[in-house]
Order: sequence, then C-alpha cells, then structure tokens
Amino acid sequence: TQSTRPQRILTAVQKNATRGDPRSVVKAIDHFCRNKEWAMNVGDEKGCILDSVVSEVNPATVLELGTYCGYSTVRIASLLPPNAKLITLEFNPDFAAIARQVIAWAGLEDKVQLVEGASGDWIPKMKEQFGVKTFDLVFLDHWKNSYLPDTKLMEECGLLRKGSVLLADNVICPGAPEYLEFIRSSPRYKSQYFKSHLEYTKVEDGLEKSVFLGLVNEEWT
Ligand SMILES: Cn1cnc(CNC(=O)c2cc(-c3ccc(F)cc3)cc(O)c2O)c1
Ligand SMILES: [Mg+2]
Repeated sequence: TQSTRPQRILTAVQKNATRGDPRSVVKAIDHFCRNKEWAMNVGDEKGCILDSVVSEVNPATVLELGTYCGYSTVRIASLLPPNAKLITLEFNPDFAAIARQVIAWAGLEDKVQLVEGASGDWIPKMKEQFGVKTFDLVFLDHWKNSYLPDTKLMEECGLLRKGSVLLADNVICPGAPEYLEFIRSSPRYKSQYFKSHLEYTKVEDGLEKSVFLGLVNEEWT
C-alpha cells in the first residue's frame, strides 16, 4: 500500500535523526521537506522565530493547536524548563499517530500530551481533564478559520491570563484575515507581526505574536 507523506516524514526521521536528540529530528524533517517533499511544518525560518518567543516566554504551560507531524511540538518541547507541560491538539488521527512516534523519537514524550479531537470540543475541557489553570503560551497552527473562534473560546473558558502569549502561524499564507483583524483591533491584545516566509519557500508569510492584556477597564463602562 502507498505510504502517506507523514509516514515518509517519520521514515526520514527514523533513518537520519538520532534517538533522543530533538535538534537532529528537526534537522531531518527540514532536510526532507526542503529537498524531497514540501510539507506544512512551521519550518526552519519561522521555527527560529518560534524558538525565540518560546525562550522569551519560558512557559510552564503551552497549548499547541494543530500538531501535524510533531515538528513544532518537538521544537517547543525541547526548549521547555523541567516540569513544564505542552498539550498539543490534532484533529486528524493519521497525523496524530505519526506525531506520537516523532515526539517519542525525539525523547520528549514526558513533556508532551498529544490529544486527538476537535479544538472546539477540547478547549472547554482543559481545566477538568488536564488540571490546567491558564496557558502561558498558545501556538495556533491548525485550521486558519478556527484561529478566531478558538481564541474567543479560550478567553471565555478563562484559559488566558494577563500576559499569556498567542503566537499564530500562517497569518499571511494561507492567511487568517478575520483573526488578524480582530486581534490587531482589540484593546485586550498587544500584537506584533514577525515577517518571514512560507516554510521551505520564498512566498511571504509571517507569525503574529499577541499578548493578552486581561479585561481592560473600559469594558465595564
Ligand atoms: C489538513 N490540515 C490539517 N491541519 C491543517 C492546518 N494547517 C494548515 O492548513 C497549513 C497550510 C499551509 C499551506 C498549505 C498549502 C499552501 F499552498 C500554502 C500553505 C501551511 C501551513 O503552515 C499550515 O499550517 C490543515
Ligand atoms: Mg502552519
């Protein structure tokens, strides 16, 4: 039977990366996707911006929306302090199955909880199911038209605190126009755009970093 692209990515990791070495896993996926088959990982260029935001926030709790093959999961988890937790949600069971093996190859399974299902179903259950109070960092990389409803849902569920950081991939390509419009005009967020390129290409793309400011007082007038 024909293999899938995620399966071929896993094979490339198992052949070219060292078990327990997250950087070699990231390198193997980037090499495969740049030289063999493009895939929708955040990639090396935007990945460096992701790394710098993770290092700056130094989060104890991270939520990733959209796991795919686990590339950004490995990048983030490899930078987390001891006892920090990353919960990553993936809707597609085939992607989730591959991601589990990529995360295990990197030796990061103790820092990562991969949850299969729809973000809209799981976000309201985060507190009761995983004992999460709030997230210090959220990486949005799932369906682009889910960025906005899921951000509103996280607010409503009290999962964001003053200072929580949202980092959204693909705000230019494929684009998340409703999300960008909302987050850049909301008084509850301080946003910053990091210009970059679509993974493994010269096409423009970028990451939007938004800090939640909490409920600002004019909302009570
Ligand atoms: C099916 N599916 C499961 N998860 C998702 C969510 N991710 C994306 O959709 C996504 C798409 C692209 C992209 C695709 C085609 C193209 F021509 C240009 C860009 C890039 C990304 O970085 C992404 O994160 C989609
Ligand atoms: Mg993406």
